[in-house]
Amino acid sequence: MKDIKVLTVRSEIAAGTRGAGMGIDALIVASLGQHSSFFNENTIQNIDDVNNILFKNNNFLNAKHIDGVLTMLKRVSNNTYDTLAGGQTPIVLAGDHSTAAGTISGIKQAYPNQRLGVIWIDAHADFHSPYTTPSGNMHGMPLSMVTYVDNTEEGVNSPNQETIEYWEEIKKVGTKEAKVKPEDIVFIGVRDTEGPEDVILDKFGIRNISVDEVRKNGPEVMANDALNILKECDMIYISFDVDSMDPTISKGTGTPVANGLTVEEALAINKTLVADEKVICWEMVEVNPTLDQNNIMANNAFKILNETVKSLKGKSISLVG
Ligand SMILES: NC(=[NH2+])NCCC[C@H](N)C(=O)O
Ligand SMILES: [Mn+2]
Repeated sequence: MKDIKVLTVRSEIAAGTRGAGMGIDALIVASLGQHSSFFNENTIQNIDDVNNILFKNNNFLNAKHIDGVLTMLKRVSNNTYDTLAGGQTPIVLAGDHSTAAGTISGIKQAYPNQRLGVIWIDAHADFHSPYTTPSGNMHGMPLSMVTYVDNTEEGVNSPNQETIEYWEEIKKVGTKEAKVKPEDIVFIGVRDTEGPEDVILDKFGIRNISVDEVRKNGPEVMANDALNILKECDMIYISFDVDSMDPTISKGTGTPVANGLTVEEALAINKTLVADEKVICWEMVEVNPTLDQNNIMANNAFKILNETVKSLKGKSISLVG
């Protein structure tokens, strides 16, 4: 049975829309409404944010607030490392998705010689660099940070020297090498990419399990397919961006995209994935209650969190109906 530690990261500096930092508190509110003691019975470790940087001018056009992002990545990496070194499985609840690169860095710091597979459940590929980003929002960049794929061939921006120096620092958080091979990433639900990202997906043959496939073949079958693709990996990290779900259910996320997963599909995928013993960390990101009504996103996301953690701990009961 796995022992977990919940890491809370109220950081939102890498998102283009404000409010994701409040996602964790929205989850806590949802848990109380559902009469759950999740946030009382598990160990919670909060990682301080640097959201006050948002009051200052951003000096980095192609990588907004990259100085603050570097600080956050180091903090998340160190805490992930400490959790794993202490024999616990990190459950990371974060605001914007950029800090997932810190989680991955901490995993590799703890297990530098083990091959890491990543299952990225998201509407977006988050595979931009400062050279290719259309927005400068760094929550669109975590997978480039950890794979070292800058994709300069497809570059459309000319980041300044200071940005490049910070970007190179970011890549060295946790370990001095690339943390993941692009081939060891599997996407689920990705449906909003830009041209430079499409080139990466093609070049490395990265599998993207579509929402249609999930609907047709069933979430459990597709989750097992994802695990099977990564069978050569020694350990698996799962990143669940709530914008993988359909915006007709809730608008409570910063970059919603039509034709997403249902809550039931997302729940079944996550539950099935974490039942695999190789899963050493699970993360959920991008809940934004300021864009929502009646906290619907957090209510759904908390259900997924609660059931996923039960499954991960090995105590899952199968629900009928
Ligand atoms: N984690 C996210 N919500 N990422 C959204 C990224 C959107 C877009 N590809 C960009 O780079 O701006
Ligand atoms: Mn994302």
